[in-house]
Amino acid sequence: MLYSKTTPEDKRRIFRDRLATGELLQFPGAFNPLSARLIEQKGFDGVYISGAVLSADLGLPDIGLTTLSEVAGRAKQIARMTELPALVDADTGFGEPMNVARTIQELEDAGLAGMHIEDQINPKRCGHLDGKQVVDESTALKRIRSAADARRDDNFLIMARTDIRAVDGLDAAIDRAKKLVDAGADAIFPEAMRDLGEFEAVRNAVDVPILANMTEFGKSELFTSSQLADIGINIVIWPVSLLRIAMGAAGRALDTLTEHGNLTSKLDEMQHRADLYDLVDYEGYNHFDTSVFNFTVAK
Ligand SMILES: C[C@](O)(C(=O)O)[C@H](CC(=O)O)C(=O)O
Ligand SMILES: [Mg+2]
Repeated sequence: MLYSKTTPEDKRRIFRDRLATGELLQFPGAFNPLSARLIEQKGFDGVYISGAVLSADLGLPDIGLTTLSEVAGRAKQIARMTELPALVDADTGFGEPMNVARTIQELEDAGLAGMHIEDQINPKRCGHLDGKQVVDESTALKRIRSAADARRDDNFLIMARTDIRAVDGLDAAIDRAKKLVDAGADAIFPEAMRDLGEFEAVRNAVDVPILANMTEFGKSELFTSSQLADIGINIVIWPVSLLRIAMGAAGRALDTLTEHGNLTSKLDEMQHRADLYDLVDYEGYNHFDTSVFNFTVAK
């Protein structure tokens, strides 16, 4: 009912404990608060909150136009809908290292279990596009040091994402990953790895959890969870997939509506009213007032 019963502190502790097992944790991207609950209901380990989705949702390209307040606000709405830990994309940290410090505290206050900050310049772009540029080493490390210094809960996960692979190659990515860990990163997100061997090389170079980004239509092949688990990856995200699927289905439904004048042929593809009510725990609200849920919904 209402929101999550697990406190942010507990979510972070549980997330850390699960990461310590070394198993692969699966974090699909929630495109809104309701979908976070669906991810939980389907038995996943956590919820990813994507910057690409957040900006697309506002009708903006993913080039660093969203503000800290927008991201923290939406991430809070999503994180509080689930008992699962939520990991948010903090882009380049929303400014200078001092701003990064504030970003961390805002995201802690918003109930997130962790976040990642990348080493791209601003304006940034999707990590799977050509023409990226990264900041110099000193700036990249300062972002992470500020993040680690600013947190008040040691279990809040500071993940460093490096986009340098596409600019300077795999060796540079490994070198930067090691330095980011020395600067205080609890986990590494090596962006736009070409193949499993590259993920494995980063995995073997550092002693912290590694995230693999299985975004579609990008530079990485779409490996299965078991392939990623086999090489010791600890978190896998499908950041934009549910939004792509929902928008694809919505587009096709609008075509059907234009063609047939109704959506009867689409009923099987829709989330049923009963399943929606189940997901929002409509019946549970009888706890406050027994007349809230005193009807039945035909299945
Ligand atoms: C992971 C990512 O940062 C995101 O915002 O979800 C994006 C995903 C995408 O654009 O496909 C990324 O830069 O990889
Ligand atoms: Mg992003």
